[in-house]
Amino acid sequence: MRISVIGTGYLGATHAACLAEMGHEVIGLDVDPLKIESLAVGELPFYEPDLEELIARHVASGRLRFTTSYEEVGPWADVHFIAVGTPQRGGEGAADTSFVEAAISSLARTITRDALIVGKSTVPVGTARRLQDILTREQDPTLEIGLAWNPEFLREGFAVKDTLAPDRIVLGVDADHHAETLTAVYAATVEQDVPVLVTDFETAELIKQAANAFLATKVSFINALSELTEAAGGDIRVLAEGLGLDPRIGRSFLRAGLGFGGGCLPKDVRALQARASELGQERSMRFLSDVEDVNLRRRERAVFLATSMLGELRSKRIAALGAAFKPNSDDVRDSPALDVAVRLFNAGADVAVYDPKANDNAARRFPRLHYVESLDEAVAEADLILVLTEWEEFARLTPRALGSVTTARKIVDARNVLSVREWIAEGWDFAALGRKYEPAFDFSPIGA
Ligand SMILES: NC(=O)C1=CN([C@@H]2O[C@H](COP(=O)(O)OP(=O)(O)OC[C@H]3O[C@@H](n4cnc5c(N)ncnc54)[C@H](O)[C@@H]3O)[C@@H](O)[C@H]2O)C=CC1
Ligand SMILES: O=C(O)[C@H]1O[C@H](OP(=O)(O)OP(=O)(O)OC[C@H]2O[C@@H](n3ccc(=O)[nH]c3=O)[C@H](O)[C@@H]2O)[C@H](O)[C@@H](O)[C@@H]1O
Repeated sequence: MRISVIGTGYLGATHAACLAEMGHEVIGLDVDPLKIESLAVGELPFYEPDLEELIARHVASGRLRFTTSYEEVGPWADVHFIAVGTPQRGGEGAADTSFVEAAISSLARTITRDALIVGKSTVPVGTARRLQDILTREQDPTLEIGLAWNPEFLREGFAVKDTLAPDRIVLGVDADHHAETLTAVYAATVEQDVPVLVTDFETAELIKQAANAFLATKVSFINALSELTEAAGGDIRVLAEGLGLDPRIGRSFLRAGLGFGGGCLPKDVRALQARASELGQERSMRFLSDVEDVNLRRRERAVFLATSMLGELRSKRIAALGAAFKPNSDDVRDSPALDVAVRLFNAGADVAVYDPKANDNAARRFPRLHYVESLDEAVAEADLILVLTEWEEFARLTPRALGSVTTARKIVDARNVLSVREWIAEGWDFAALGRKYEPAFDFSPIGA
């Protein structure tokens, strides 16, 4: 099939490359000419494991192309996927769907043959039906242009794997033949016995936002318990294991630490609350505001521990290990790690940030922090080390190895990847989120 993918960011670039891998002819379209320029020569403008190779391979084979021209894809494709952004609208929690609306209008203007438009972006419930009205108003009335909603559940860091072997495929449709077209698009995956759920627009839209809200709730649940283990003693990691071994609860998404961030969970949790209010159901999603509060308190706790350990932040050097919102990604959107680094900087500390992949993105967002090219450089002059993103490189740190490159003997493990016992045995002042802090030295806590 001939397929266009509108929007070639984290989601769209992955989707376009994976559709080519599934055997389709694909054109990726974006309004950002720089992004298209680099994708067109097989280069990925961001970091995602395995994706650059896949794009380069299919660009070379001619099965995958990139353009900025709707006039090129409108008359060409049988199916058009929409993967543009739906960020938070200003200071409100609601989602900004204007990019999706613009994409629909551009397609309506340029499609010259019967086709199916498929939304993949995450949108508030009710959006697809509204877009259908726009489409009907703006398209050539002699054509049959259908709309379907097919939300995406991939995780950054595993985007290619998740797209080629998803847990499930959700198809929100208003006509059976649109589900059949999409089943044909995904034939290569469907053959692997992936469950396919065919439903209406509203259910499809809600499944996506509910999934992200549930995942965020799971993270905040374990992080709320962290506050108890910090006060009473106990090890949050073992507690999570004890909970997760119950198959009704499950072990995944119970890693306590600095909380959730990224381009999706935080904005989707807010957008779901905003949409519930618009529907007159504000109370139904009210608990999500506690989920957000717990999440932000983890960052405050990390700053509190750093302050407690150093006594005074001014003129102290802090090594911030990690800037990405999670490992194996260069994404710093709503990153808890970067937020903690900025808070410490604003409180007067000299912060040296090192992230294996996200330094450039972080520097574009917060140019005033000091970015360094290696772990050794970050820790060399440090008074305190903070593990803020659980990259493998940081999870493998040992007090002996680190002790040979720094004189610092204070460390905060904000992601619960290091062994307390090992560090304390080597004489380090060690604190972790979710475990009671027993200071090695006298200190006067500052703040809450
Ligand atoms: N990043 C992820 O892992 C996932 C994202 N999603 C959802 O997918 C959507 C996109 O997210 P990301 O890829 O992360 O965003 P992104 O910001 O990386 O990419 C969005 C792209 O859309 C382009 N764009 C904006 N308006 C356009 C238009 N009118 N025509 C063509 N291109 C246009 C932008 O230039 C940008 O390159 C969001 O709704 C997000 O919630 C869903 C699942 C996973
Ligand atoms: O809608 C989206 O964009 C995507 O959002 C998340 O994927 P992603 O944001 O890539 O990353 P996750 O692995 O879900 O992690 C989200 C955040 O939660 C944090 N987290 C995750 C798991 C955990 O146990 N503890 C924890 O703090 C991570 O550090 C990260 O900051 C969902 O997992 C995807 O299914 C969804 O498609």
